Parts: sequence; C-alpha cells; structure tokens
Amino acid sequence: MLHDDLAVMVNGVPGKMATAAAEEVVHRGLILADEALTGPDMRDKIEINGVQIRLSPPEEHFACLQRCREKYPRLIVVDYTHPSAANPNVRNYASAGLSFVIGTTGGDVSAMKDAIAGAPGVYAVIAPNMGKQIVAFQAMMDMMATEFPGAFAGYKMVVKESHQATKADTSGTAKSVVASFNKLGLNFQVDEIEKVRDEERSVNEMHVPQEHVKSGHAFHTYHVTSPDGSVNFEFQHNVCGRLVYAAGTVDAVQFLDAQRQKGEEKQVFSMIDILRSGEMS
Ligand SMILES: NC(=O)C1=CN([C@@H]2O[C@H](COP(=O)(O)OP(=O)(O)OC[C@H]3O[C@@H](n4cnc5c(N)ncnc54)[C@H](OP(=O)(O)O)[C@@H]3O)[C@@H](O)[C@H]2O)C=CC1
Ligand SMILES: O=C(O)C1=N[C@H](C(=O)O)C[C@H](O)C1
Repeated sequence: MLHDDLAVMVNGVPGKMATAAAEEVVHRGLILADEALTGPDMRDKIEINGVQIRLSPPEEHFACLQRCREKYPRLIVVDYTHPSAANPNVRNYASAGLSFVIGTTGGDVSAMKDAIAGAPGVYAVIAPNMGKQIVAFQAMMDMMATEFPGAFAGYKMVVKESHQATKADTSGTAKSVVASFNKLGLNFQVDEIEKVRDEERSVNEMHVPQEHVKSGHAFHTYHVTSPDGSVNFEFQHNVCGRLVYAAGTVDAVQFLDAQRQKGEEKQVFSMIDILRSGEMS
C-alpha cells in the first residue's frame, strides 16, 4: 500500500520514546505532523529531523487534536506520554475520531477499549511493548500457557526489571509476561515484581551497560524454581536504547492505516496481531 499522504502525530515529544518514534516516522518517509501534545512543563516548539513541531500543553490538547484532524485527513496518532496521561489522552483521541497507536504503559486497558467501542471508525493498537522479538517472546509465553495450562503449578518465581530512573511505573511488559506465567500455574502478584531504578544496582546486578543506564534500557529477568529447588528456568529480555520499539511503532502505524482503509470490523489490535499478519519489518 502507498503511504504517500499518511501523516503521524507523535505525542510525548520531546520525551525519549516519542522522539525515537518521530525520528523513525521521518526515516520511513511518512509525514511527521507539525503539532504534538506534551506535558505541563514543556517549551512551545521543538525540531525533529528538520520538522518544526508546535507543542500543546494539557489545557489545549483537544483543540490541537481537532486542528490536526482537519490539517491531515489521513492521520494516525502515536502516544508515548505518561501513565497518568494514557486514559485521558485515549478518551480525547476517541472523541476527536482519531485512530492511534499507544505504547504508553500503566493505563487501564479495559477503559481504553470501552472508549474506542463508543467511537465508530476509530482504530487502535494498544501494547506495552512494540519490539518485534519481545512481542514474539510474549506470544510464545502466551501460547505455552494456552497449550499447557498449569504446567508450572507449585513453582516459585522471582521477577526483576531494571529501567532508567525516570520510569514512573512497573514494566508493562513484565506484567503481561506474568499473566502468562499465572496461566501456567504460578501464583504471582504483579506487586511482587522487583523494580530496579538505582543506577548502581542496574549496572552491578542487572549488567546494564553504563552508557544506557540513564538514556534508556529495559532489562527483565524471570527466574522460575520447582518446589524442591531441583529444577530452575531463567528467561531474560534485555534491551538497550529505543530503536527496536520505534521500528515496531511505525509498523503498527502502517498496519492500522491499512485496517482503516479497508474498513475492518475489529477496532483494537495488539502487537501480536501485527506480528501474525507478517507486517513487522
Ligand atoms: N510500548 C513500548 O514498546 C514502549 C513503551 N514505553 C512507554 O512509553 C511511555 C513514555 O516513556 P519515555 O519516553 O521513556 O518517557 P519520558 O519521560 O522520556 O517522556 C514522556 C513525555 O511525555 C510528556 N507528557 C507527560 N504528560 C503528558 C500528557 N498529558 N500529554 C502529552 N505528553 C505528556 C512528558 O512531558 P513532561 O516532562 O512535561 O511531563 C515527557 O516529555 C512510558 O509509559 C513507557 O513505559 C517506553 C518504551 C517502549
Ligand atoms: O519505560 C520504558 O523504558 C519501557 N517501557 C515498556 C514497559 O513498561 O514494558 C517497554 C520497555 O520495558 C521499555
């Protein structure tokens, strides 16, 4: 499908993930919208890869979305903002009739789905992780749980995740993997996930390379042990930087645009749907 007039509004710039996604939009030759939603403490304008972007603070968000809808008839919104902004932003996108890809974690996904269901013609991808290989790992864990429910009954688990200190919430990816482990028979609560946000521990315990400690990393370890300690499994997914998520985000944008063009009945997709469609680069 031709994407010549497909425009992408990336909300959350100049945050780390939104900036990486905006750069990927330009790199793929799509139109990067010249306006974006941002948080309360932001300046008015930034430049990303030669595109000047006007930033709207929270009190102007809805007007900005309506303006962009008029300006860009074929628009998809990308959201990498803050856990506290995820649900209010989704309500605004649905009310403005805008389709969107949201990677922001920590929101109430079921409330998001309700908002979308009430907005005909609005399509969305909602996923805590856009990295192709991590999405494949999540899918594999989910398939194992569906195929062999209870296979790990009685086992114990320790989950540790390390991210940059500015990350506000517990890893959304770890929460989704824990849900699969629970289907496999474990009894693990998400508040047992150990969050590492201390730079020294990230380096010494989780082996995060020093150059990625502050700028962005996502290291996850799941250690599973049998009741008598005689059997151990360890699963890890460790990512430095943001490129893998940015690439998946723009794959999701193009996939969603194609669903909208063909008037698909289903409105909400996960990254596993996109991986299955063969549309991830
Ligand atoms: N799905 C995925 O693959 C991935 C998801 N993420 C998720 O993306 C989110 C953002 O992460 P990251 O980029 O590292 O965070 P950052 O803190 O670097 O950036 C967040 C940005 O959002 C802005 N912001 C805050 N409130 C709003 C609002 N109401 N509307 C618009 N913008 C707002 C912030 O502005 P201010 O500073 O003024 O508050 C800041 O610029 C997190 O939830 C993270 O878990 C991250 C990586 C991959
Ligand atoms: O905030 C991050 O950095 C990340 N957030 C996502 C999550 O919470 O799962 C994905 C990845 O862990 C990076």
